[in-house]
Amino acid sequence: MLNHSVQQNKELITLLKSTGKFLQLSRMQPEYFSQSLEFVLDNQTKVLITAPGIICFEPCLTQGKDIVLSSGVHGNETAPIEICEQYVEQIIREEIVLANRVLFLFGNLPAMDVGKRFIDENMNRLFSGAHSDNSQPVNTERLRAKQLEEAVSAFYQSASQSKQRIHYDLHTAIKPSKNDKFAVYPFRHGKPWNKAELQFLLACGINTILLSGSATTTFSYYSSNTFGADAFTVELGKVKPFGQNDMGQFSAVIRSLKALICGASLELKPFDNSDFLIYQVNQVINKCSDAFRFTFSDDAANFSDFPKNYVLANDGEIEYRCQYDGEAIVFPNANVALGQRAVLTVIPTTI
Ligand SMILES: O=C(O)CCC(=O)N[C@@H](CCC(=O)O)C(=O)O
Ligand SMILES: [Zn+2]
Repeated sequence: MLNHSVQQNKELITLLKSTGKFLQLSRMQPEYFSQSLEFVLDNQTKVLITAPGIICFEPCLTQGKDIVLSSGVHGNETAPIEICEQYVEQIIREEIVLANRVLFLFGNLPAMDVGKRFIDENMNRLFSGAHSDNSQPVNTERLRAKQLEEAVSAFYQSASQSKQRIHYDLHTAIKPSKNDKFAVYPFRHGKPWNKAELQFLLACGINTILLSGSATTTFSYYSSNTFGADAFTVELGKVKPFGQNDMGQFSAVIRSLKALICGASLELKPFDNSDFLIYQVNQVINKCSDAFRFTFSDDAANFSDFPKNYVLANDGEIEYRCQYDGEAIVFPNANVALGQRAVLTVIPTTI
């Protein structure tokens, strides 16, 4: 690998400071970031770039929150990428000033370029070390999942005075949803659900929460389980190509996340179950064969519910039925790889 000259690094920093276009440069000229780059903004915020799409900001005064904002773990889920790209640009151009350390991760850059969920494999099934399963061939998603894990690990472990670790892994759903924004709360192995976090999500306009009932290999579970972070997979609207998102739909999210990273006061409503639609995962239905078929229509929205005993899917001889009246479907996708989750079912609950 060629070493970048001091002059080349100076020019790159000048370019970044004047344009703020970190994501664009990461996608178009990833070689610019093949070596770590560190610099300081005029407002004394430290900037550390460790790879294309991986940028960390450390203000000189912090309120002690270490916040990871990841987007684009699925390359075609563009709204969150556009939201985070905007923050990064505003921070580098010093249009906003942080009051907390923030690590921005733009997940799957090659998949963004081709407008696809992934190139070889769903990256959000490769965390907590699943990327390094030696029985599977190495691919771009496996390498990137490992790199993203290492970035999160280094970020949390290098904090000098951490009061709270947070990770919002921002996605968009493939299907329309009855509630266009919702969050998956990774399994906490019996630790209580953090109501303050749900109050924050409500301020973001997210009132629908899925409580996960088991360990997974998603990114948010990794940060939650490995680092005790308050972590969520946050679903913001529906998959759309770059430039076609109605950003007005996300104004509460954009405002609240900005307040969080910049340390502005947030007027959070006291926690009240009746403000939320809280669901617990009841069934995780994996695709076992190519014969897997749903019985409901392809355009059924997330959170469509069915009566008890309704047959949701057939997989060869296997029949999957609702176990409760009002059991609802989330993330139906019959096109997943064999062995992967084809749908979740959820039932209402409270905390
Ligand atoms: O709409 C869909 O089918 C998928 C949207 C998406 O990418 N969701 C995440 C959820 C991860 C979790 O369960 O925490 C995923 O499937 O990876
Ligand atoms: Zn996604």
